[in-house]
This record gives sequence, structure tokens and C-alpha cells, in this order.
Amino acid sequence: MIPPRLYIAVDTADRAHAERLAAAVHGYAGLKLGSEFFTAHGPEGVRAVAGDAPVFLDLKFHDIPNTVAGAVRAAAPMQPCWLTVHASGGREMMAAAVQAAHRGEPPVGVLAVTVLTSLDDGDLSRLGQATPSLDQVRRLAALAAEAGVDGLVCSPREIEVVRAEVGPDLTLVVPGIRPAGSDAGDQKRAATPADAVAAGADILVVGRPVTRAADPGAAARAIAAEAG
Ligand SMILES: O=c1ccn([C@@H]2O[C@H](COP(=O)(O)O)[C@@H](O)[C@H]2O)c(=O)[nH]1
Repeated sequence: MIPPRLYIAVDTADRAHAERLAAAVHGYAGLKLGSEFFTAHGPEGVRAVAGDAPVFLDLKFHDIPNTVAGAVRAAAPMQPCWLTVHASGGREMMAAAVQAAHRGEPPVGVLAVTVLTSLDDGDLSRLGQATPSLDQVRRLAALAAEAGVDGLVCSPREIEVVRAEVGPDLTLVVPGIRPAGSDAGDQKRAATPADAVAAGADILVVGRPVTRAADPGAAARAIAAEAG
């Protein structure tokens, strides 16, 4: 199977809704299952809803290295293509995650989340981080690359800077995607599918513009077409 360029964020605790979304996008998008779905339904729910679709397990692990490595080992039987850790957990933690993920059979790809796309420079400043988001993303991306991760999660607005920092080999996964005219919601560093792909995104992550659409299948197909 060709790895999907589009993952739909199935952020719901309603299993029937998740199953309908999975059916609507089957065959041309993968499924990103995160803390809302996983907390409600666990590994069994992930397996049941995903079926044969590629799974991106977005639990954003952030803990000491030993604990994160254990969580990655525990996630491996779900056979996700990707899982996430927070880059701000540090190089040692990311390296422990990578070691555990690559020992799995099949190995799992580790993505490091740089700076959440829901944060802008004002939010970061209120967290005591005066450095602009672009510089924080660049620094975390470099650290994650040193730790050996397979890819990075960044906003569409940082793709070019991140690519220049880490080179061509890492997969750049980009949430904060909003088709023109759609509601940004809590996303503060967002862009359209076409702009994200033009900037060099490898994988787009889209949630509410698809999951809250009257016809999620049609919405996902339109985004896939725009992404090319
Ligand atoms: O920086 C990040 C990291 C992860 N996400 C996740 O992507 C989706 C986006 O959903 P939308 O409904 O399209 O906003 C969601 O599951 C987040 O947990 C992110 O948005 N930003």
C-alpha cells in the first residue's frame, strides 16, 4: 500500500462516529487516533476501528525516558505506522522512544511534536518562553533529529525552516490544516492544504474540517485533491 499523504484526526469518544468516519475515508486516508478516542476505547478500540487502514497513534508521550520507552513498547502491538512524543521531553527521552519503536516487529515510526499548532508567540511568552515559535520549532527539530526520530510534527508555517534545519530524510507531518474559509477553531498557526503541500509537507493531518462536515468522505476527498 502507498503510505497515505492524508490522515484524518478521529477525535471522538463516540465509537460509532469513529467507525462511520473510518468507513467514509477508507482507501485514501489513514486514521489518526489520539487521546480522546484512546482514553475511551483503548487498544481494542484502535484495532477495531482501524481495520486494515494505516494508523497514526497520536498519544504525544511526554515523560521520563524509561516510562516513554515502556509506553512505546506497549503501543507496538497496535501496529501503528506512526506514534508521537513531545520533543520538549528531551533528547534522551526521544532516543529511548526511537530505540523501543525500532525494535518492534514491524518497527514503528516516531514523530516528535515540536510546538503545538494551537500556540502562538503570545501563548509561549505567557509560558515563560520568550523565543518566537519559529525559533523554538527550529531548535526542537534539530534536537529531535539528533535523537534519531523518523519525522517531526510542525505547523504549516515552519515547514521550510524545519526542512532546511533537518534535511530531506525526515518526514514532516503537518496539522493545523484549514481549507480556505473554514473555521480555524483553536489552531493559531494554520494554513490551507495547498499552501502546506507547496511548502513541502509530506503528510497532512486534518480533523474537524472533515469530521464535522455534513459529508466527511466528500470533505476528505476535496482536501486530498487540493493536496495533489
Ligand atoms: O501541534 C499539533 C499536534 C497535533 N495536533 C493534532 O492534530 C489534529 C488537528 O485537528 P483539527 O481538528 O484539524 O484541528 C488534532 O488531533 C490534534 O491533536 C495538532 O493539531 N497540533
